[in-house]
Amino acid sequence: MLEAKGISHKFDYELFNNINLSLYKNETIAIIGMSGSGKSTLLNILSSLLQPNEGSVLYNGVDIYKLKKSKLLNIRREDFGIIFQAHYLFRGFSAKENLDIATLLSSNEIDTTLLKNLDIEHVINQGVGELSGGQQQRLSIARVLTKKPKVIFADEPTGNLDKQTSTHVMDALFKYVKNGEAGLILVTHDEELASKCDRTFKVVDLKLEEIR
Ligand SMILES: Nc1ncnc2c1ncn2[C@@H]1O[C@H](COP(=O)(O)OP(=O)(O)OP(=O)(O)O)[C@@H](O)[C@H]1O
Repeated sequence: MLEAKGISHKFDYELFNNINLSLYKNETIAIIGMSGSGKSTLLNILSSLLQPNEGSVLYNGVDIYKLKKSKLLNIRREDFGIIFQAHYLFRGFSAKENLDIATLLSSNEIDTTLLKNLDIEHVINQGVGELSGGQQQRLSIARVLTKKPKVIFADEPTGNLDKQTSTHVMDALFKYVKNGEAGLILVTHDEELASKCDRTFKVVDLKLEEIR
């Protein structure tokens, strides 16, 4: 469903040279690598947020960076679910109101089972500012999944969660991918978590090596 072909990119120095990657339906891929090796940048490139210097990113066979801006925005809004380390929740609104925004944009309902799986159903009427960091993180994941995306891009989604909560959150994400028609690309430092994905790639020496 998503294919990166011949991606090269540099900022002040070269980051990637001719990287290729394919993500299939119902597949989970982990990307690991040293700090600063370019994992988040690669995720930005794959998720339509950063056009690479060279190469193409195909979504269902279409080069997303050759699309008109409005079409690209439609794909990003309807088909892509992007989970950042920093979650962009609307403070001053309740948790439920943050989810309502996703239901309005996608005409999907709030999935109460998902809220239970993420253990946030009991705080749903509280203001975002009253939630703990981990609850906010889980709320942002619930908001992304409420949209029912086809491809999920997650950058350290469990970075600030304890081990047990992190396992619950990842189980909810994996379940979503395996039960639906979705794929997941996960950037993580956690090798144990990476080993739960179908395949693992490592950014090393400007390349992406499939290591498992
Ligand atoms: N917009 C930008 N402009 C210039 N340099 C950037 C930009 N974004 C990232 N970089 C640089 O690219 C390199 C890779 O950054 P990136 O965040 O992709 O690494 P990472 O592997 O995700 O790191 P970490 O594991 O520490 O989060 C870093 O040296 C960073 O400073």
